[in-house]
Amino acid sequence: MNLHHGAPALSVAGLRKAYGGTRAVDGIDLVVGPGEVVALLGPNGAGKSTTIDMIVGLVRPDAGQIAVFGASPREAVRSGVIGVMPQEGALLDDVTVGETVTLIASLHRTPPPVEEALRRAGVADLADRRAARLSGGQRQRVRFAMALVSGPDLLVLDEPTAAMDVTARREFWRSMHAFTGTGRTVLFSTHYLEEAEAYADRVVLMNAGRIVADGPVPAVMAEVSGRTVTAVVPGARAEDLGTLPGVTAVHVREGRAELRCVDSDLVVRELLARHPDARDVEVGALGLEDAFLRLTGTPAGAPAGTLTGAPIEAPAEETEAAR
Ligand SMILES: Nc1ncnc2c1ncn2[C@@H]1O[C@H](COP(=O)(O)OP(=O)(O)OP(=O)(O)O)[C@@H](O)[C@H]1O
Repeated sequence: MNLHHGAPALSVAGLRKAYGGTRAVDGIDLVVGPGEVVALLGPNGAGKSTTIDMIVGLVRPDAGQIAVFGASPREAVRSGVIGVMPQEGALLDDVTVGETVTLIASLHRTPPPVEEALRRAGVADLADRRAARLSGGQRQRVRFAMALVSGPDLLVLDEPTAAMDVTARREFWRSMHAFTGTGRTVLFSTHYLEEAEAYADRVVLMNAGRIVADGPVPAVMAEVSGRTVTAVVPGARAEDLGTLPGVTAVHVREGRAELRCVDSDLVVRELLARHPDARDVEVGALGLEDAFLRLTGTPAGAPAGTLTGAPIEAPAEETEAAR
């Protein structure tokens, strides 16, 4: 296949797929440039797998276009330009790792040496081992070798580290890092925010079939996670604190005010300027998990509400500043 030089590694426009009344993917636009490492995040049922299955040609979209280096998904898979990690069932118990990867390599016209794929996936020393004797993490890395053996320019991985323990996950990402270091493009889905933060250049966050955030990891994380400034502010009302510049929400718990914001330095300066008797000021980061749940709208504790104007000394209660 002739790659369309200058074409994006992946271009998706107006992509939709419904199952009965469920809009699994509800109008997605996404362009991934060559060399980008993109994490697809989202809660269960967000539409990540359906999106990936359409990109790799396993599921037919109801509407929309997909191009992989300018070609259709099927062409791209057939020619080996796109590398896909097969499902768990792809490993046969009695077949060795080396034989499995060699078999996949034989499907491609000009595959790179099998040994190279085994080495890149970190399973070269397991080449003679039968699949039945592999650990969960090793099995996953063999499947990674199967995705690598065509020498793909775009790797698409649906939850590659699901069911791996921490050590296996670290080893997997070490192998992946070596691959992305060669300038290849990767799109992977994950439930682990930490993986997205550590290994992706860019995060695409999906919810209910749509993209709700898309950008470089630090930008999305800053927007999503934000910071909190907590303090005891005698006499102040939540609605007063909600007017401090950059404060997006005010919670009052046990006499302490918790102010959500992006720029905590600014908020601390303004808080002390307006309320010189504020004390026990603490700055912290929102947990990534908490932030993720907030952005996707999945229940994460405090419901969005309105200001009650309760004084700080009032009994513990939560309020949310109007945005
Ligand atoms: N083959 C199918 N038949 C019917 N409904 C489906 C099918 N595949 C997916 N769905 C539904 O489409 C929605 C999106 O599912 P999808 O698997 O794409 O989400 P996901 O983000 O990958 O979730 P998870 O993180 O749990 O894997 C869900 O409501 C799911 O139940």
